[in-house]
Amino acid sequence: MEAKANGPTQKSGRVIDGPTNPMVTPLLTDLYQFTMAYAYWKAGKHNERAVFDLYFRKNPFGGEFTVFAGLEECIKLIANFKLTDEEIAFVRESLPGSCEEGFFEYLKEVDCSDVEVYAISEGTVVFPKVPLLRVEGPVAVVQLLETPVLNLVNFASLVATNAARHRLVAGKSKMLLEFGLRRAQGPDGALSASKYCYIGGFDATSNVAAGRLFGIPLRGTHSHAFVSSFMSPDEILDRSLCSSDGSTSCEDFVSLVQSWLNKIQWSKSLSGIFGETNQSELAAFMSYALAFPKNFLALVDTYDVMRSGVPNFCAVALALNDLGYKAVGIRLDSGDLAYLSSEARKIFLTIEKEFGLPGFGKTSITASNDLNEETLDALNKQGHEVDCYGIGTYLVTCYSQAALGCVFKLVEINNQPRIKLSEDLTKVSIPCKKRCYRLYGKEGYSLVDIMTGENEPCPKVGERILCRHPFNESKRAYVVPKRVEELLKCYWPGKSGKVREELPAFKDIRDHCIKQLEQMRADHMRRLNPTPYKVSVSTKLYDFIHFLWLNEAPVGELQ
Ligand SMILES: Nc1ncnc2c1ncn2[C@@H]1O[C@H](COP(=O)(O)OP(=O)(O)OP(=O)(O)O)[C@@H](O)[C@H]1O
Ligand SMILES: O=P(O)(O)OC[C@H]1O[C@H](OP(=O)(O)OP(=O)(O)O)[C@H](O)[C@@H]1O
Ligand SMILES: O=C(O)c1cccnc1
Ligand SMILES: [Mg+2]
Repeated sequence: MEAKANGPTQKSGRVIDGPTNPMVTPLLTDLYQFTMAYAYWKAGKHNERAVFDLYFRKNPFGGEFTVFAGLEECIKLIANFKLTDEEIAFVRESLPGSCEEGFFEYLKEVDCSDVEVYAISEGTVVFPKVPLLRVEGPVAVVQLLETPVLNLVNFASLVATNAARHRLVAGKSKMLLEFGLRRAQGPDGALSASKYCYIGGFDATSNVAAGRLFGIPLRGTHSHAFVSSFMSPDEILDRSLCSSDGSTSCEDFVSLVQSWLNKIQWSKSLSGIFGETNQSELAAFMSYALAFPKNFLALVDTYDVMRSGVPNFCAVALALNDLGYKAVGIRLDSGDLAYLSSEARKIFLTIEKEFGLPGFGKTSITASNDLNEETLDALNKQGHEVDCYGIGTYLVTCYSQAALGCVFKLVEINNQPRIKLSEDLTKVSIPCKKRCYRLYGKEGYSLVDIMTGENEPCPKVGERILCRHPFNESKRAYVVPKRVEELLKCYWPGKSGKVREELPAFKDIRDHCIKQLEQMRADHMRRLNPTPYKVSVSTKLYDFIHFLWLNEAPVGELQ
């Protein structure tokens, strides 16, 4: 998926390429956006100035935080938003024949040069109800953007949050590899998962295309097929291996490995742990070591981890050590990963001691096989010796929650605030074009997010401000912020003349995300019964919401 290189710049800054996925075009929207655009146009309303907020109502995965991702792709869409003649012809075919030609002439002129986008920085930890994006512009154009921006933010934020949650359970010191390509929801699901899992704190991916497109570090081991494809060491014809410094050459690496296997088989401290190991597995390991002497990592669970895989790995590692190479480690892909990793570690430590190989006890252990937050948590509770996790299916498919549920709601038109009412309080929208702030306390943690009307004064450091729950009158608190951060920044200025926020480099988004997660209060982040983070509105906005609510809600009549 090559990026289309064109695109306007708006005011300052670099040219913004087209979306990463070329399927992201103005047609990647719901039909009703075009029918509404026609109806707006027919009513002469299409250029009325509308403000929409993009937000979600509930944090995913039973947690109390979300990582915001997908902004860069939204801006790439907006910066390059223009329908081609072929696309307009298709829209014409798709709408009823009664639609007037003037509308299609109008579509030719449609772009986002008069659209303003304010957004929270990508990678920021965010909370329900606070707008992640505020999109303002001609109502028909902004309406067309609703579906694609929701599409670009929903999965990106969900999977980045999932990755962040896996990182939190695994701990900072573990290596996390994303292995999901084969199980992801199609090519875009896979590439997006690789991209946003990296932002959420994974270290690397097995997805080569994602490595190329985004510069994500690539990592991988080998599969059971490689191990079981070998029948015997006799298959290995070229058995020579140069030492790591090139000073000597071992003519028969296979014999060297066999002699080490004998030694460990009969060593005092390991005697009785294993007898004959599987020779076809050994052949596979030797072949892999001959191909990659500096990066030897073996999948040890094809036949029997403790009786074959681990001893075979150790024999090859010891032979490599004779030639000055350091084996990387093993991968476990089945069985009790807590038990097997601990047993494997004991063998590595025994070998370090018995054969005087400093550092061998620290040989890396990778675990994979249907891992998820729960299994990582269970492993932690049991005690284990895993250094690195390879995680696929549960991570990239977001198995425990299918969608984030971001919505895009009209909050103002022609300077008139709008509200969407619902029996369900969580579904009542917060009207008005708003400003959003994060208020920090004296310990450096963020205390609360607060939304205010556009023209209200900004909360000030050291000045007491009343933060109110948007819908619950009795929930309110005074805050004296030690630091105030404005959350929504101008990422696409339209015709406003404002300076556009530069899109940060991919690695900077990841660093920002990791820093944000580290700065959160632990009780908001814990897995079990996390404390909800407070999202509030100013008194003025609170009063206005409730005034508008009463104004719009019809009064019932009791009979
Ligand atoms: N110590 C452990 N505690 C909790 N869960 C574990 C532990 N070790 C492994 N698991 C998980 O248990 C599940 C075991 O999977 P499964 O029942 O398919 O067996 P398996 O080990 O894959 O066997 P095989 O592939 O040989 O049939 C996996 O999801 C794995 O992540
Ligand atoms: O388990 P996941 O989290 O999805 O991680 C990726 C899995 O993909 C590979 O094998 P695959 O599942 O294709 O085959 P296997 O389960 O039979 O080893 C790998 O060995 C992992 O088990
Ligand atoms: O490199 C690996 O070990 C790998 C890659 C993808 C899926 N499973 C394992
Ligand atoms: Mg599997």
